[in-house]
Amino acid sequence: EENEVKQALVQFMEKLSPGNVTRNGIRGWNMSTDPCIGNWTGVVCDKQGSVRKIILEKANLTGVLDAHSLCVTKALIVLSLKNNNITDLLSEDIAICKELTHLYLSENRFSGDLPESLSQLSNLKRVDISNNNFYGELPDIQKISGLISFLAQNNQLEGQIPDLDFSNLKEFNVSNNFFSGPIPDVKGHFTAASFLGNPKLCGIPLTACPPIPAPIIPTKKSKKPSSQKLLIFSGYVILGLVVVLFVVYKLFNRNKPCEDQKEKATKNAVAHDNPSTIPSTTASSEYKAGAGNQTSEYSLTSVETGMVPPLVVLTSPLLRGLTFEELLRAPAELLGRGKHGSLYKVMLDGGVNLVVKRIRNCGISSDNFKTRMKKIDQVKCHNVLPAVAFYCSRQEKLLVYEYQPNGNLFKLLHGSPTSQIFDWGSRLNVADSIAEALAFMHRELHEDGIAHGNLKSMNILFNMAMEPCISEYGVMEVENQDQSVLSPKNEIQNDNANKGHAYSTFKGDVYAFGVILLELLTGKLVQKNGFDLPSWVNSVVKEEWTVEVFDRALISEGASEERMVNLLQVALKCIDASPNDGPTMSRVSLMIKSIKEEEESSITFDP
Ligand SMILES: Nc1ncnc2c1ncn2[C@@H]1O[C@H](COP(=O)(O)OP(=O)(O)OP(=O)(O)O)[C@@H](O)[C@H]1O
Repeated sequence: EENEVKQALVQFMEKLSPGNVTRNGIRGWNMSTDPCIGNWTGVVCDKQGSVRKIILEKANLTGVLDAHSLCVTKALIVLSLKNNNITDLLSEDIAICKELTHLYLSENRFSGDLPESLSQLSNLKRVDISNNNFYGELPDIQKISGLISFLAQNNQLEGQIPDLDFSNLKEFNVSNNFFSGPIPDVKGHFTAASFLGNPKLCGIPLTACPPIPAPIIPTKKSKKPSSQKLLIFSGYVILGLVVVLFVVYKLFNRNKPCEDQKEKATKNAVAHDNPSTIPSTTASSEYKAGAGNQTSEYSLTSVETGMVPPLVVLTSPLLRGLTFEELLRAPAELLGRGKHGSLYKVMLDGGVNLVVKRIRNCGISSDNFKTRMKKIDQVKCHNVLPAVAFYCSRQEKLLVYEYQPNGNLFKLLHGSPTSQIFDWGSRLNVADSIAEALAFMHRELHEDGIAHGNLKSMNILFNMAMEPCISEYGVMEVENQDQSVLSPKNEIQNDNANKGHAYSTFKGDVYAFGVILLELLTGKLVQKNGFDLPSWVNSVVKEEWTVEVFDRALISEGASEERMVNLLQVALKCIDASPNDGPTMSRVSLMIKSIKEEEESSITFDP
């Protein structure tokens, strides 16, 4: 290969595996050997000595994909970087790799929008971007006529599914994303499995779409508008236009600092704002070159985020000096993908384990998020897990917690039958600690209107000492919480209730706590195959078969029926359908304390 290609490839690898090339067992990839003669790991050349394939799967690559350098190899047809830890956006430069037929990027940590330029790769046959964090809408992939496989499951993509030539496609999967609207005609080639896990998607092979409301047709009676009415109407239109122009003018002026950037600046500012681009990636160096000024990355971030450093480290001394770059480059493992984003376990050097919650909700303003996180941080409570750091930009919000090794309440209750015994005394202690902590947080954050917003047994974690801790306090439903502060009558739908009931933010937490009490008492799942725990408990109690609701393990342990019934009464008050009459968390906490006291004195006095 030519020297220019060799140099570009060496640079590509340096970005992909910064400082780690040899440690990853990758041979070659240096200027002293040729990619096609020197046996570079993962490089396949043709007889003419041009690089045709680069296959670096499971190679522990943690850097970024420098498409600009990669695509200097004009003849590249296959790029496979499956199963690594590559972060960052996929740059528009990927379109320079014109010959590319196979693009495999699955099982990495790519994020951000897919580049629009992907649709210019007209030779593409197979694309696999599954199991990443790509979001935004798909580019115009219907332009790629020879596409036979498109796999994008387990991302956070949205918008409508493009009308591809499904009869040509051999593989297609977009499950577990946020796509919406009707599915185009797949001509019977694909089953529901290709589309599941997109709550707003409808049509064959999923369930039918709701009927489109009929257009409102004016009745025959309607008369022609009089010229007077027309005059009034046009007056309103002109007034409306003036208001719109004024608002646009104001917005334009307010955004002026961003407008100063040239050409791709807006686009790159977004890229910069994204955490994965804060290290010196192609995008950032390009930006500097393109802008033709001396703006440092830090100052650009400051423009974007209002003088707040990229990673705001809040509490833990373990994290002193941790940079955003280190956090992104550390090896990570996906722990879960919830409704609100993905959660990763990140292993830092020195054995510190963190979890990073990548929240997918661009609707929350950055300022609001920052203020909220700082306010929550000021309230210290032993049984509430504090965030140790956060990152916040227009595009992305990350929250960092210390990793808790002892699982969560959900697992303890519903894990395998052989899992630890969870006796009545321990359940009562968990109920007491959580109620007390929640009551405290509600009191402290009442004026700010910050409730938990997403309380569930999976968010009750056990720390090293097996004490229960509430995780993710105040992170979710932020917009709704704010609305409820502005208008106390505004009620939100509680995540746990999932029944169309509306609850104010704090009442929502009380309800959710009631459901946790029911889980502790019954050992049953909140919802499974149409089973709804609160309704079931209510109906059994109404029939006066109360004892039937309790977990068999508690009955056979000989737990006091009287105190279980008392705790059940508390739970029923919490899940009462009339939210205005429901108790506050402080009241709930007091009730549980008195049950606990009775329990303790019975242990002391019972023979
Ligand atoms: N700090 C932590 N340490 C260890 N495990 C954690 C920590 N935080 C969360 N987990 C666990 O990771 C898993 C995934 O958590 P995550 O919050 O993404 O799920 P979720 O609550 O269902 O998501 P969502 O709230 O977005 O619907 C859960 O089992 C949770 O208990």
